[in-house]
Amino acid sequence: MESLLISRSVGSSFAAAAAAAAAPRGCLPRPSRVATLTGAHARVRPLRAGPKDSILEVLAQDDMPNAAELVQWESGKSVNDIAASQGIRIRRHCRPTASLKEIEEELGAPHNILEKIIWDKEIEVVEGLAKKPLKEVMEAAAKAPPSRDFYGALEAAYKRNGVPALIAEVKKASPSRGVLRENFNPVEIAKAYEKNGAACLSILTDEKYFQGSFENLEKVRTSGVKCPLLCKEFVIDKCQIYNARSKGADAVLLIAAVLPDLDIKYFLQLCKELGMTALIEVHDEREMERVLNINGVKLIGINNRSLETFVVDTANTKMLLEKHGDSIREKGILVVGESGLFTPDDVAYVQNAGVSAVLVGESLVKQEDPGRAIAGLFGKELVH
Ligand SMILES: O=P(O)(O)OC[C@@H](O)[C@@H](O)c1c[nH]c2ccccc12
Repeated sequence: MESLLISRSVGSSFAAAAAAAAAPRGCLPRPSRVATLTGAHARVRPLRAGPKDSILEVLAQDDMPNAAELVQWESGKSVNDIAASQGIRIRRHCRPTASLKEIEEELGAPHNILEKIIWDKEIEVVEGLAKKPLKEVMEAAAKAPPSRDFYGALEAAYKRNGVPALIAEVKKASPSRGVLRENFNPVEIAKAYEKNGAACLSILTDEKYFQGSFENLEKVRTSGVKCPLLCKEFVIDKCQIYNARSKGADAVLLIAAVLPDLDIKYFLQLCKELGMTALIEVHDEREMERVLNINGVKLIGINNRSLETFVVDTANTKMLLEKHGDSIREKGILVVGESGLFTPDDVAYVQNAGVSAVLVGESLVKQEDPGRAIAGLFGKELVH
């Protein structure tokens, strides 16, 4: 088993899925086991799936992955082959200790900004684990105060206000728009959002591209703000979810353009164990179809912005909901309209398309008073 786990790639959580499945149901992966995995991740450069030994046995104890997926993972295909077969265009380099030059010699330059972000994230995750081993991160997560109900807060706010519940984003900068706010005080902004009726807050934690931080997340959580918090991160590894929980996050973002189905399933399971909500982000039809085929999904975000090209088009939400609205309603999934919302008309447009919540950053954070900007965005005051 150990050798199989060692052969798994950095960034994929599959090895951890095996560890989770090996643990009794309803438990977290055993820390000792996961710590071993982490060590293995840091040392080995694995590109291929492992031998066909006990993995089927181990995963058979859990009902997460389906048989077809297991066969795929057992086939010896690379992580990138598996991802590509699901329509995922973002590749992993799986070489967290290699230089960018070496990586580019093998894979060429990143195809787009999202791929670049993920390549950096692979390195960042492993460097982070070298500083703070997973066992410690898990222990910190276990000690965090209980999580708040992110999903429930959205549902209640939608019912109360009759307009989509607001997830207001604490966002200093982005690769597409540059610095949005020079004098950036995350706690002040968070408090202003809460005071003006935001149901939940989203805190960017990526440092390199969004000038966010886990410190910001922690600061907001300990500032007295009561809204549930989304950790807005490029999650590729379980340790980021534990870390988010340890800093007080109540929800995490999972990006379907980046994560193969099995990772989404495993991370969803982990969120459940930690009492967190997973917001699963899709941008196109293929991603929506994949996500709708995953059991246990409660919250889907439709990003109007392509993270590959930066093109923003709110008609994307409408198009995807026209095609998939029936099955979304049948499954009782709540949909969040994300990005590029500036006016009451924009909000009404995505509401008519079928969203019950919106995720808004730029149009609020750019204004002098981000709290008061909320009434401007909705055309009315929101109440708590
Ligand atoms: O600032 P905007 O256009 O209102 O967008 C907010 C939010 O949707 C955006 O920040 C976002 C959506 N999905 C993401 C994934 C990663 C980073 C950022 C995002």
